Amino acid sequence: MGSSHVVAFCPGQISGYFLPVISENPDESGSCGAGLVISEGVKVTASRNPVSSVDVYQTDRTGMPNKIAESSNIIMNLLDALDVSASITTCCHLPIGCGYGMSAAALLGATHALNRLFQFGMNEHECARLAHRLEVMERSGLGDVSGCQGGGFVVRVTPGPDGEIYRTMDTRSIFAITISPIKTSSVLSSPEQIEKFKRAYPTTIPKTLDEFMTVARKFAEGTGLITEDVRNILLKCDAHGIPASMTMLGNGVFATGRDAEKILSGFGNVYRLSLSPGGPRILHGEYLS
Ligand SMILES: Nc1ncnc2c1ncn2[C@@H]1O[C@H](COP(=O)(O)OP(=O)(O)OP(=O)(O)O)[C@@H](O)[C@H]1O
Ligand SMILES: CC(C)(CO)[C@@H](O)C(=O)[O-]
Repeated sequence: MGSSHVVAFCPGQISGYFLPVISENPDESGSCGAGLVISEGVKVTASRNPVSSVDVYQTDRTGMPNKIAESSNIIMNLLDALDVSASITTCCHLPIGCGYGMSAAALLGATHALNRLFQFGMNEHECARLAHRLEVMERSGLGDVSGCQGGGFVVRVTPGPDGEIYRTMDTRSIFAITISPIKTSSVLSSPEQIEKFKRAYPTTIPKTLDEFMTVARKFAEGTGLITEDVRNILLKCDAHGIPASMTMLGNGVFATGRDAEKILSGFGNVYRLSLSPGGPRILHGEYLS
C-alpha cells in the first residue's frame, strides 16, 4: 500500500524569550525558553515524484496563495536525510523570518507528510527529533520544533524535543504585527548578542499567559534588539495597559487583551491569532494499493 499525496499542517510558534544551548551534537542543541504555539502555521503537500522540488506559497489578506520561492534548503535537506524524492509545496499566511517559526512549522509539517507518504512508520517523537536536528544544523531556529510539536503556551525548561516541556491552554486571542524580518542566523552567530540573551534570561518560570507576557517583555528589554518602530508600538500598548512584547526573532510585536487589535492596527496589518490546541496533524492522505 502506498500513498500518492499527503497534506499535513504544523502550527508556528512566537518565541517570547529564549536562551541558545549549543553543543557539537545537534540532538543536544536547541534553546530553553517559552513561546506561544499559534493557530497559524504551514500547510505542506507532499507528492511522490522522481525529481525533488519545493515551492513556497504565502496567502495574501484575501486568502489567495502567491508563490514566493522555488526552493527551500531546509526541506531539501529533509528529503536528503530521508533519502527520498518528492514534490513539496508549503503554504503559510504569516511572513517568513519574522519570529513566527515558519521554518520549523514547514520542516515538521513536511516530516510528517513524508513520513505518511513513504510509510516510514516514525512516531511523533521521531518526526520531531529529525526536524529539530535539521532546524538546528541549519540555524534556521533552535527551539521552534520543540515548541510546535504540541500546542498551547509552552515553556521549554531544557532544550530539544525530548526536553522538559510544559504546556498550558488559554483561549484568549493574541494579536501580532510585523514591521520587518530579522535574520535569525546572523543574530545567533553573534557572541555579544548571546551574552545579552544570557543576562536577560529570566530566573522565574511563568505559569500563566499573563505571567509569560510580563517575563517576555522584561527579556525583550534586556536583549537590546528593540528597534525604534517596535519601541513606538510597545509604548502605545503600555499607555493603554496592553500586555505586549517583541516577537523573537522578528521586528514586530505580539500583544494580548481586549484593545490590543485596535491599538496595533494603528501601525499596520494585524494578525489575529489564538493558541493552537495541538501540534502537527495530517489533513489528507490518499492511499493507493
Ligand atoms: N514556509 C516555509 N516553507 C519552506 N521553507 C521555509 C519556510 N519558512 C522558512 N523556510 C526556510 O527556512 C529558512 C530560514 O527561515 P527563517 O528562520 O528566516 O524563518 P522563520 O522560521 O519564519 O523565522 P523565525 O526563526 O524568525 O521564526 C528560509 O530561508 C527558508 O529557506
Ligand atoms: C531562536 C529563536 C528565537 C528564533 O528562531 C527560536 O528558535 C527559539 O526560541 O529558540
